[in-house]
Amino acid sequence: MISLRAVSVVVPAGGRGERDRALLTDVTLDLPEHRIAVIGANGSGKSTLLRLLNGLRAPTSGTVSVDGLSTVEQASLVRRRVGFVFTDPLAQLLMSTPIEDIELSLRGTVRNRAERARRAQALLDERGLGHLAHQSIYDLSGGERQLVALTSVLAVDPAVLVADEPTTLLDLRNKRALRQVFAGLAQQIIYSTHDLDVAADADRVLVVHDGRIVADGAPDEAIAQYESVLA
Ligand SMILES: Nc1ncnc2c1ncn2[C@@H]1O[C@H](COP(=O)(O)OP(=O)(O)OP(=O)(O)O)[C@@H](O)[C@H]1O
Repeated sequence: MISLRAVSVVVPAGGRGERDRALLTDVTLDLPEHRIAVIGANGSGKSTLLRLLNGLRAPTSGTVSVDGLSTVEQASLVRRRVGFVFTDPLAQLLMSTPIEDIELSLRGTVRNRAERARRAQALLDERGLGHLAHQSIYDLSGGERQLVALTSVLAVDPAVLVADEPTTLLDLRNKRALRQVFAGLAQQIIYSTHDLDVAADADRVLVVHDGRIVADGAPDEAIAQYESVLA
Protein backbone atom coordinates (compact mmCIF):
# COMPACT_ATOMS: atom_id res chain seq x y z
CA MET A 1 0.00 0.00 0.00
CA ILE A 2 1.10 3.57 -0.68
CA SER A 3 1.19 5.79 2.41
CA LEU A 4 1.99 9.46 2.85
CA ARG A 5 2.78 10.87 6.28
CA ALA A 6 2.75 14.64 6.92
CA VAL A 7 4.05 15.30 3.42
CA SER A 8 4.85 18.82 2.29
CA VAL A 9 6.54 19.95 -0.91
CA VAL A 10 8.05 23.41 -0.83
CA VAL A 11 9.95 25.16 -3.60
CA PRO A 12 12.54 27.52 -2.14
CA ALA A 13 12.38 31.18 -3.05
CA GLY A 14 14.31 31.99 -6.22
CA GLY A 15 15.64 35.40 -5.25
CA ARG A 16 15.52 38.28 -2.82
CA GLY A 17 12.09 39.32 -1.71
CA GLU A 18 10.56 36.06 -2.99
CA ARG A 19 8.90 33.66 -0.60
CA ASP A 20 9.17 29.88 -0.47
CA ARG A 21 6.25 28.33 -2.31
CA ALA A 22 4.27 25.43 -0.83
CA LEU A 23 3.03 23.09 -3.59
CA LEU A 24 1.63 20.55 -1.12
CA THR A 25 1.01 21.02 2.59
CA ASP A 26 0.76 18.38 5.32
CA VAL A 27 -0.75 15.52 3.33
CA THR A 28 -1.35 12.28 5.24
CA LEU A 29 -3.02 9.45 3.31
CA ASP A 30 -3.21 5.68 3.09
CA LEU A 31 -4.15 4.56 -0.41
CA PRO A 32 -5.41 0.96 -0.40
CA GLU A 33 -8.34 1.26 -2.84
CA HIS A 34 -8.10 -0.34 -6.27
CA ARG A 35 -8.94 2.79 -8.28
CA ILE A 36 -8.27 6.27 -6.91
CA ALA A 37 -8.88 9.50 -8.81
CA VAL A 38 -7.30 12.85 -7.98
CA ILE A 39 -9.17 15.96 -9.09
CA GLY A 40 -8.62 19.67 -8.59
CA ALA A 41 -8.23 22.95 -10.44
CA ASN A 42 -5.24 23.75 -12.67
CA GLY A 43 -2.16 24.27 -10.53
CA SER A 44 -3.77 22.81 -7.40
CA GLY A 45 -1.01 20.21 -6.90
CA LYS A 46 -2.32 17.01 -8.53
CA SER A 47 0.80 16.24 -10.59
CA THR A 48 3.00 17.08 -7.62
CA LEU A 49 1.04 14.58 -5.52
CA LEU A 50 1.22 11.84 -8.19
CA ARG A 51 4.95 12.35 -8.75
CA LEU A 52 5.57 11.70 -5.07
CA LEU A 53 4.03 8.24 -5.37
CA ASN A 54 6.86 6.64 -7.35
CA GLY A 55 9.67 8.89 -6.15
CA LEU A 56 9.79 11.12 -9.22
CA ARG A 57 9.55 13.92 -6.70
CA ALA A 58 10.85 13.80 -3.10
CA PRO A 59 8.90 15.38 -0.26
CA THR A 60 10.51 18.40 1.39
CA SER A 61 9.26 17.01 4.69
CA GLY A 62 7.31 13.92 5.67
CA THR A 63 7.56 10.45 4.12
CA VAL A 64 6.06 8.50 1.21
CA SER A 65 6.25 4.70 1.22
CA VAL A 66 5.13 1.89 -1.06
CA ASP A 67 4.64 -1.44 0.74
CA GLY A 68 6.94 -0.09 3.43
CA LEU A 69 9.66 0.96 0.95
CA SER A 70 10.73 4.58 1.09
CA THR A 71 10.36 6.42 -2.22
CA VAL A 72 13.56 8.29 -1.42
CA GLU A 73 15.87 5.64 0.08
CA GLN A 74 14.60 2.71 -1.98
CA ALA A 75 13.69 4.59 -5.11
CA SER A 76 14.67 1.93 -7.65
CA LEU A 77 12.62 -0.79 -5.90
CA VAL A 78 9.68 1.62 -5.72
CA ARG A 79 9.94 2.45 -9.43
CA ARG A 80 9.74 -1.24 -10.28
CA ARG A 81 6.45 -1.46 -8.38
CA VAL A 82 4.90 1.80 -9.42
CA GLY A 83 4.67 2.62 -13.14
CA PHE A 84 4.07 6.23 -14.14
CA VAL A 85 2.33 7.52 -17.28
CA PHE A 86 2.99 11.19 -18.01
CA THR A 87 0.43 13.57 -19.47
CA ASP A 88 2.86 14.27 -22.31
CA PRO A 89 3.79 10.90 -23.82
CA LEU A 90 6.87 12.36 -25.52
CA ALA A 91 8.30 12.83 -22.03
CA GLN A 92 8.57 9.07 -21.71
CA LEU A 93 8.68 7.45 -25.15
CA LEU A 94 12.41 6.98 -25.63
CA MET A 95 12.61 5.03 -28.86
CA SER A 96 11.67 6.02 -32.39
CA THR A 97 8.85 3.48 -32.92
CA PRO A 98 6.19 1.97 -30.63
CA ILE A 99 7.52 -1.56 -30.99
CA GLU A 100 11.06 -0.52 -30.05
CA ASP A 101 9.77 1.36 -27.03
CA ILE A 102 7.86 -1.65 -25.75
CA GLU A 103 10.79 -3.96 -26.48
CA LEU A 104 12.91 -1.61 -24.35
CA SER A 105 10.42 -1.92 -21.49
CA LEU A 106 10.55 -5.71 -21.79
CA ARG A 107 14.35 -5.89 -21.78
CA GLY A 108 14.54 -6.60 -18.05
CA THR A 109 12.02 -9.45 -18.15
CA VAL A 110 12.27 -11.12 -21.59
CA ARG A 111 15.84 -12.07 -22.50
CA ASN A 112 15.34 -13.54 -25.95
CA ARG A 113 15.24 -10.85 -28.62
CA ALA A 114 12.81 -12.58 -30.99
CA GLU A 115 10.50 -13.41 -28.09
CA ARG A 116 10.68 -9.79 -26.94
CA ALA A 117 9.66 -8.55 -30.39
CA ARG A 118 6.80 -11.06 -30.49
CA ARG A 119 5.54 -10.05 -27.03
CA ALA A 120 5.81 -6.34 -27.87
CA GLN A 121 3.76 -6.83 -31.04
CA ALA A 122 1.18 -8.88 -29.10
CA LEU A 123 0.83 -6.13 -26.47
CA LEU A 124 0.29 -3.51 -29.18
CA ASP A 125 -2.24 -5.79 -30.92
CA GLU A 126 -4.15 -6.23 -27.65
CA ARG A 127 -4.61 -2.46 -27.42
CA GLY A 128 -5.59 -2.11 -31.08
CA LEU A 129 -2.28 -0.41 -31.86
CA GLY A 130 -0.62 -3.24 -33.80
CA HIS A 131 -0.78 -1.41 -37.14
CA LEU A 132 1.30 1.45 -35.66
CA ALA A 133 4.14 -0.79 -34.42
CA HIS A 134 6.77 0.44 -36.89
CA GLN A 135 5.55 3.99 -37.41
CA SER A 136 7.67 6.90 -36.20
CA ILE A 137 6.58 8.10 -32.75
CA TYR A 138 6.52 11.61 -34.22
CA ASP A 139 4.00 10.60 -36.89
CA LEU A 140 1.50 9.29 -34.31
CA SER A 141 -1.36 11.41 -33.07
CA GLY A 142 -1.22 12.66 -29.47
CA GLY A 143 -3.83 10.10 -28.43
CA GLU A 144 -2.02 7.24 -30.16
CA ARG A 145 1.20 8.23 -28.39
CA GLN A 146 -0.61 8.32 -25.05
CA LEU A 147 -1.94 4.78 -25.60
CA VAL A 148 1.51 3.53 -26.66
CA ALA A 149 3.04 5.10 -23.52
CA LEU A 150 0.43 3.34 -21.38
CA THR A 151 1.10 0.01 -23.14
CA SER A 152 4.81 0.47 -22.59
CA VAL A 153 4.42 1.11 -18.86
CA LEU A 154 2.01 -1.81 -18.43
CA ALA A 155 4.38 -4.14 -20.32
CA VAL A 156 6.48 -4.61 -17.18
CA ASP A 157 3.41 -5.40 -15.10
CA PRO A 158 3.85 -2.86 -12.27
CA ALA A 159 1.85 -3.48 -9.08
CA VAL A 160 0.52 0.09 -9.23
CA LEU A 161 -0.12 2.33 -12.22
CA VAL A 162 0.01 6.08 -11.67
CA ALA A 163 -1.31 8.12 -14.59
CA ASP A 164 -1.28 11.91 -14.86
CA GLU A 165 -4.35 13.02 -16.84
CA PRO A 166 -4.38 9.92 -19.05
CA THR A 167 -7.44 10.87 -21.12
CA THR A 168 -6.46 14.45 -22.00
CA LEU A 169 -5.42 13.69 -25.57
CA LEU A 170 -7.99 11.00 -26.29
CA ASP A 171 -11.06 11.23 -28.51
CA LEU A 172 -14.37 9.85 -27.31
CA ARG A 173 -13.76 6.35 -28.65
CA ASN A 174 -10.28 6.05 -27.19
CA LYS A 175 -11.40 7.56 -23.91
CA ARG A 176 -14.08 4.90 -23.68
CA ALA A 177 -11.49 2.23 -24.54
CA LEU A 178 -9.10 3.55 -21.88
CA ARG A 179 -11.84 3.57 -19.24
CA GLN A 180 -12.48 -0.06 -20.12
CA VAL A 181 -8.77 -0.87 -19.86
CA PHE A 182 -8.66 0.77 -16.43
CA ALA A 183 -11.80 -1.05 -15.30
CA GLY A 184 -10.23 -4.38 -16.25
CA LEU A 185 -6.77 -3.82 -14.77
CA ALA A 186 -5.72 -6.13 -11.98
CA GLN A 187 -3.25 -3.49 -10.79
CA GLN A 188 -4.10 -0.64 -8.51
CA ILE A 189 -4.50 2.58 -10.49
CA ILE A 190 -4.16 6.12 -9.22
CA TYR A 191 -4.85 8.86 -11.76
CA SER A 192 -5.52 12.56 -12.02
CA THR A 193 -8.19 13.91 -14.30
CA HIS A 194 -10.25 16.97 -15.17
CA ASP A 195 -12.97 14.72 -16.57
CA LEU A 196 -15.53 14.16 -13.82
CA ASP A 197 -17.02 11.10 -15.57
CA VAL A 198 -13.59 9.48 -15.55
CA ALA A 199 -13.17 10.49 -11.89
CA ALA A 200 -16.52 8.88 -11.09
CA ASP A 201 -15.17 5.49 -12.29
CA ALA A 202 -12.90 5.40 -9.22
CA ASP A 203 -13.60 3.78 -5.85
CA ARG A 204 -12.27 6.86 -4.08
CA VAL A 205 -11.76 10.46 -5.16
CA LEU A 206 -9.29 12.92 -3.62
CA VAL A 207 -9.84 16.64 -4.18
CA VAL A 208 -6.73 18.83 -4.11
CA HIS A 209 -7.06 22.56 -3.60
CA ASP A 210 -4.11 24.90 -3.09
CA GLY A 211 -1.87 22.00 -2.18
CA ARG A 212 -4.18 20.47 0.41
CA ILE A 213 -6.57 17.53 0.32
CA VAL A 214 -9.91 19.26 0.88
CA ALA A 215 -12.21 16.31 0.18
CA ASP A 216 -11.69 12.57 0.14
CA GLY A 217 -14.34 9.92 -0.26
CA ALA A 218 -16.81 8.21 -2.56
CA PRO A 219 -16.98 9.81 -6.05
CA ASP A 220 -20.45 11.40 -5.71
CA GLU A 221 -19.60 13.05 -2.42
CA ALA A 222 -16.09 14.19 -3.33
CA ILE A 223 -17.13 15.52 -6.76
CA ALA A 224 -19.97 17.50 -5.17
CA GLN A 225 -17.48 19.02 -2.72
CA TYR A 226 -15.10 19.84 -5.59
CA GLU A 227 -17.92 21.64 -7.40
CA SER A 228 -18.65 23.68 -4.27
CA VAL A 229 -14.92 24.54 -3.86
CA LEU A 230 -14.85 25.80 -7.46
CA ALA A 231 -18.12 27.74 -7.20
N1 LIG B 1 9.51 22.79 -9.65
C1 LIG B 1 8.61 23.74 -9.47
N2 LIG B 1 8.97 25.00 -9.11
C2 LIG B 1 8.05 25.96 -8.90
N3 LIG B 1 6.74 25.78 -9.01
C3 LIG B 1 6.32 24.55 -9.38
C4 LIG B 1 7.22 23.48 -9.63
N4 LIG B 1 6.49 22.38 -9.97
C5 LIG B 1 5.20 22.76 -9.95
N5 LIG B 1 5.09 24.06 -9.59
C6 LIG B 1 3.85 24.82 -9.40
O1 LIG B 1 3.08 24.13 -8.44
C7 LIG B 1 1.70 24.26 -8.72
C8 LIG B 1 1.06 22.89 -8.76
O2 LIG B 1 1.53 22.23 -9.94
P1 LIG B 1 0.94 20.83 -10.40
O3 LIG B 1 1.61 20.50 -11.71
O4 LIG B 1 1.07 19.86 -9.30
O5 LIG B 1 -0.58 21.20 -10.62
P2 LIG B 1 -1.77 20.36 -11.26
O6 LIG B 1 -2.87 20.34 -10.26
O7 LIG B 1 -1.28 19.05 -11.76
O8 LIG B 1 -2.19 21.30 -12.47
P3 LIG B 1 -2.84 21.01 -13.93
O9 LIG B 1 -4.25 20.58 -13.72
O10 LIG B 1 -2.75 22.35 -14.59
O11 LIG B 1 -1.95 19.98 -14.61
C9 LIG B 1 1.60 25.03 -10.03
O12 LIG B 1 1.28 26.36 -9.75
C10 LIG B 1 2.99 24.90 -10.63
O13 LIG B 1 3.32 26.03 -11.41
